[in-house]
Amino acid sequence: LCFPRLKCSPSAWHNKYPVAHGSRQSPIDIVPHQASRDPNLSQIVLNYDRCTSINISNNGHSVVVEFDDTDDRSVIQGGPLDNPYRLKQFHFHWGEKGCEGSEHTVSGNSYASELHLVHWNAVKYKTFDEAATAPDGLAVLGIFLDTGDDHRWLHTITDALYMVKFKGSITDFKDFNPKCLLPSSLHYWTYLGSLTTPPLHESVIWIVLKDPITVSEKQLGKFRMLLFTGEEEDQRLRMENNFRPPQPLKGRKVRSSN
Ligand SMILES: NS(=O)(=O)c1ccc(O)c(NC(=O)NCCc2ccccn2)c1
Ligand SMILES: [Zn+2]
Repeated sequence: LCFPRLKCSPSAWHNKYPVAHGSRQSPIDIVPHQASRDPNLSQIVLNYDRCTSINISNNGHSVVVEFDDTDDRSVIQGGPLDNPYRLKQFHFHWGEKGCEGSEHTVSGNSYASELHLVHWNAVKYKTFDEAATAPDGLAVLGIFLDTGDDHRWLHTITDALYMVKFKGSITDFKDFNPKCLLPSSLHYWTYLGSLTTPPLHESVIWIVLKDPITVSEKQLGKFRMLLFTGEEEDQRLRMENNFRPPQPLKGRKVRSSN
């Protein structure tokens, strides 16, 4: 069970969130040659130019960069989406060593980390919270992180991490455009899924890019310096392995852009 002292592991989430055993849970293992190439799937279009990042914070589960989502300046559209979805935040999942850390896997293989850009359907719903409980409410763009050379723009994020070491810490983070975190190709897989953390709502249209971006072990190591615990707690728990393992596909189809 989940006691405040102990971290509640993914395998215990079903006690409080029975949807954990639902029919469209995320993440999943993506098997490329079992994905169906859908010619009707257009390319995805990201309009992040007039991006408005606000702050960066440690919510005790990940590090999150939040955006002003009061208008349609930063949206994702096209692909499987029927209308534009507004960028609200992005965050990361990672492991304790290089060989695991991503949430989605590809033919059983993990990446070192996974970036999630979270968008909501502001055409059909009035607030993020309302959208977060609707079957077509959210669109999350997943980007794999591989280890290798330094990522030339990630340092703007890793340089700020010392400011949000403790759970509950937050600091200004203006004028960051996540476009600099995209890989060269926007080819993707897409399927219907859920939030990968409690409350695990089955409200996400997942768009997972096929190509990873490359970051260095040194840059990734800075994420592992973050803490799950607050400044006032005596126990210091390093923030790592904040990823949920793949969940049953339960008959779902994964589609592939060309
Ligand atoms: N990981 S994900 O599916 O992209 C995603 C996107 C938007 C979200 O609000 C969430 N979940 C979320 O914010 N949950 C509340 C905070 C929390 C509670 C427990 C574990 C991790 N995070 C997950
Ligand atoms: Zn996530």
